[in-house]
Amino acid sequence: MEFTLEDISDDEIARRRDLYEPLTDSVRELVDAVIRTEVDDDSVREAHRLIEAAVNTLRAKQIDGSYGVRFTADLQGMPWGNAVIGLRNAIAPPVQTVRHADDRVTADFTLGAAYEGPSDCVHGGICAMVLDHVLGEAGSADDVPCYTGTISLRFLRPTPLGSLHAEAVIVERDGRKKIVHGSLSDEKGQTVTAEGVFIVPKNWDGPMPRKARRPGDA
Ligand SMILES: CC(C)(COP(=O)(O)OP(=O)(O)OC[C@H]1O[C@@H](n2cnc3c(N)ncnc32)[C@H](O)[C@@H]1OP(=O)(O)O)[C@@H](O)C(=O)NCCC(=O)NCCSC(=O)Cc1ccccc1
Repeated sequence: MEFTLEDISDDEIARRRDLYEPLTDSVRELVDAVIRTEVDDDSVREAHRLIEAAVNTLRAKQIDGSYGVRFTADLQGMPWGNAVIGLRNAIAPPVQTVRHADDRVTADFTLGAAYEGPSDCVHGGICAMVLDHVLGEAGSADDVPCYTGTISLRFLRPTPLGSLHAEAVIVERDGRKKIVHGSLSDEKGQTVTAEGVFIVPKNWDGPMPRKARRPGDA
């Protein structure tokens, strides 16, 4: 499990969060707008020109490869490129997980037009992606990291686009294996249930990064 040390202060994390979070939110808006726009052809071409200019501005200086899983010297994690929770990843819905005192992990989030599979419903692969992440965080809630080994999903009924809730908890431990159960729900109840086998890396022998604090966090 690879982590990258980036030794920066809480103030610098907050500065970067304030800079990048609104940018990423605007790109999410852009993705939604591209799907749903009905403006005339010239307006589409003008928007395309502006977007290409923005891409060129950002590409003037960039890292090689992906963002990586970065953490500070006091083990605050900054997985900002992550596909599900990444603060700098517009593909991420984003899902913000909450870890409870009983080690249950929950998340309330919204999936819009960009996540559609069947008409007005969430793509099954997106349900799987979100559940894999929420189960993975629940599997790691005992501060011992783990990878997904196997995850099984039961799609009970279509998941409508809109406000959703996910939750998961470890139900059993067996050596390096943790069995984690979870579900995805809309306002009427569960739409997908999940069961996963999460495996602690065999070479793991120390602490793992935790989430970077947000203003207002306890
Ligand atoms: C590490 C491991 C999963 C297992 O390798 P090793 O350590 O060499 O395993 P070893 O052979 O030593 O067996 C030990 C025990 O485990 C059992 N067992 C083994 N395999 C499986 C299995 N597949 N499924 C079920 N069980 C399996 C095996 O029978 C044995 O049991 P036993 O003791 O006899 O009763 C490796 O295959 C791998 O890296 N896979 C890719 C993982 C990956 O990329 N995942 C996606 C990224 S993570 C993510 O996205 C989610 C996330 C989000 C947030 C936070 C956290 C997570």
